[in-house]
Amino acid sequence: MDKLLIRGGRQLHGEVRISGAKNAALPELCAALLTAEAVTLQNVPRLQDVATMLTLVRNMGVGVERDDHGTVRLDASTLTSPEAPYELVKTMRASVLALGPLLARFGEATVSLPGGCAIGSRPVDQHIKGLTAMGAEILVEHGYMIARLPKGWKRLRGARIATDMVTVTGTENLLMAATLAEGETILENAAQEPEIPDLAEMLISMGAQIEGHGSSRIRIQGVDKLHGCTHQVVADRIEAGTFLCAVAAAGGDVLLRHGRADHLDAVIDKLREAGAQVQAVDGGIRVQAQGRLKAQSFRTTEYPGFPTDMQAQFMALNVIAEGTSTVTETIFENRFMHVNEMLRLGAKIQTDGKVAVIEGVDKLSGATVMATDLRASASLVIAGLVAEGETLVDRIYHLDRGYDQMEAKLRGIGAEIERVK
Ligand SMILES: CC(=O)N[C@H]1[C@@H](OP(=O)(O)OP(=O)(O)OC[C@H]2O[C@@H](n3ccc(=O)[nH]c3=O)[C@H](O)[C@@H]2O)O[C@H](CO)[C@@H](O)[C@@H]1O
Ligand SMILES: C=C(OP(=O)(O)O)C(=O)O
Repeated sequence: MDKLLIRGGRQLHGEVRISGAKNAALPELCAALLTAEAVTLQNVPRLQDVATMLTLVRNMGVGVERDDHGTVRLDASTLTSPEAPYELVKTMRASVLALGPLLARFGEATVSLPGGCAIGSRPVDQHIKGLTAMGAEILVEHGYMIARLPKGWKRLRGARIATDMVTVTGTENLLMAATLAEGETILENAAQEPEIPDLAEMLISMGAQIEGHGSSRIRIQGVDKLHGCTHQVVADRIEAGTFLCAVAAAGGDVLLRHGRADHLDAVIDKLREAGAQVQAVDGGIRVQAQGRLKAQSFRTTEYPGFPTDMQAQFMALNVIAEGTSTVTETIFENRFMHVNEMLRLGAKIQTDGKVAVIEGVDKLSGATVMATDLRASASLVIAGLVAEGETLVDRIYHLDRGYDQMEAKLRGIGAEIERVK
């Protein structure tokens, strides 16, 4: 199993190219299922999750062509089997995003329930509730959601849907399903994460009629048919945020090319308060930091609040910052698994339910640590960059799910980091 070996203590200088967003690319690959015409996605990141999604759609009979420059061409005219089996869904929860498009276009879909995962139980009841409101009959049996239209129906029917909580993939599934439904759908309490307007723009370029994306109320007029398109995946704000924290923690001066500062307001505000200089510049984000920063308290919330997907990485910064900080995780019930690993590096952290109290220490000492989920892995890499001596991060298959060549990018800006077996 691959591991990352890091020798800490090097500042970071230079330029990093931010890849396309995992959390935009995955729903957008599923959006290609909505049409029989070819869809071309550009700026698709090289990630294990993308590979899994391509395997999933290939298994359904979709034609997939991928080049080495981030372009993926999908042809779902040949789709024969609208199914997402457990073996693939269990490794990637985003497979549930196939449900809405399949049901909307074919009137049937069988998708494995994703089940719990390391960061929380993550049910999909709101996806089911929304599609049911659009007329779908969904049976949950033997671990599968078996969805179909009522007898005699040709399409889903538009509905007004208010989800019980803000859900990102729930909004995306319902948005995609609504594009081909009969009549109008209104999604209330919709998620506003930048990946949603990016998906909506793609759907609009396929002929969908959508308004209000990027706000909490999305209005969709269903159309009979969608056509092919070419769409560029938006830059990954979480990858950019991770590099911002890495530079803030290790010190240095780095340009994040293609990074979108306007998608990272909550994180950038905290970094500035901590003492880092962060500027939106032409073509990206520039971050500069020197010396020990000041710890910052924050709580995770839905966009535009502080993202849960940045909680662990910012905590790595707080661990070696000056002062005591409080981090409150409000989205997922089990997203502090990096804490025990950070303790092995010398951090001082106490957790009580959804709150972690971090007393900044002036140094960390390298150790072997184990990655437990995607962003926990990234936080351990950041901690390793500042720890004295060697840190070995085990189980980095989690990292490979969602970061495009992280170690090569870090090496490019001066980190001593290598992948070992
Ligand atoms: C592929 C993708 O885009 N993943 C992101 C997406 O995950 P994902 O879309 O799975 O996360 P949600 O926004 O749906 O989850 C928010 C909260 O709602 C709960 N919930 C959600 C749906 C549902 O039917 N029932 C329910 O109870 C979840 O358990 C969680 O507590 O948004 C999360 C929150 O920003 C991010 O951490 C993930 O990186
Ligand atoms: C939790 C995450 O992803 P996923 O929803 O794909 O598990 C993440 O990107 O941090």
